[in-house]
Amino acid sequence: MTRTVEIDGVVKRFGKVEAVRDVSFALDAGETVALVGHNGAGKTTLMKLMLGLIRPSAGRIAVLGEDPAAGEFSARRRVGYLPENVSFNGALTGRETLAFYARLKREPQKRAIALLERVGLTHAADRRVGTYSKGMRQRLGLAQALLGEPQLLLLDEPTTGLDPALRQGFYEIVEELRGRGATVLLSSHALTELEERAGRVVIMNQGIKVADGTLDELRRIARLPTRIRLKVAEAGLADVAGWLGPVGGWRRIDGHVVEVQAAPEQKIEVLRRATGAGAPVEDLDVMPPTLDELYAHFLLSQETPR
Ligand SMILES: Nc1ncnc2c1ncn2[C@@H]1O[C@H](COP(=O)(O)OP(=O)(O)OP(=O)(O)O)[C@@H](O)[C@H]1O
Repeated sequence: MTRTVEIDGVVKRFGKVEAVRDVSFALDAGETVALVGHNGAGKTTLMKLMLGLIRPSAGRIAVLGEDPAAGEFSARRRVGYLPENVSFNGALTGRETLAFYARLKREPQKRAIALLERVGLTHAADRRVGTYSKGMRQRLGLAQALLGEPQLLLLDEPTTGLDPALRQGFYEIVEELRGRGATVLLSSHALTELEERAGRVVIMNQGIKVADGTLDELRRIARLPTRIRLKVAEAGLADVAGWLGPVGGWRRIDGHVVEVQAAPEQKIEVLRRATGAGAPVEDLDVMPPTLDELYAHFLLSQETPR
């Protein structure tokens, strides 16, 4: 596995504000990692540190083997960045804007035009960016970040302002890049949409890294219950406790549906009982803890007195 980013004991202070507090993690090639946290958690600060736009107050950062804050950060050309609030010169056309960024990255103009097509902006290439909708500006921002076949893509809340179809298209582009070995770090508040897209999640709170792992790993650590919804036949409704047995909490959620909160060690037993011969269950749904629930859990557990 090739290390793309190494963050080791990094602290970043802005005056009295400690935006990042002793954070360590590494990112590997071919990983899509979601960086999540409330407003002010330190996500943008971490990205700016990786870009070398600001220097850490303490600790060490290496991006593609180099110190991003060093004078000659040559790996910078292999890093793509989509800032949270993309702003372009409204007087330039989409084509001119991308041509400008292509020159900065010493990329051929041809490639810039191909990227406009990739993000679905060919039809608006010769319109002034000032006339673009928010979603179009966001797509232009993504095209700019994709210039130069980046090995590391830092995307700060990239899908804000995109409609569902554009979001889908956006994640397809990200997946394609990841498939070619790029590392993609994306910060977002849209946890539900990240659930299926990010292989790994880093949760930040007030500058501290509170959790880091795949969804499965976070579920194992958090030990939150799985919700199992059973559609119960009429005959089974009178005595749910009788056939379900001692499996923790359950409740009727509407006429025929019973929801069981199964602790990890009870999950299989609940499913056995629900599907065993004679069980009055007509259908079932298993709902593991969502990223939203895990996020709330880790924030809460960090906020308990230390
Ligand atoms: N240049 C700066 N000067 C002073 N304080 C700053 C500066 N940049 C960030 N901060 C502070 O550092 C903390 C972390 O900010 P950061 O922008 O990294 O959060 P974030 O997780 O990206 O938040 P959001 O989800 O709102 O974008 C905040 O308290 C913020 O006010």
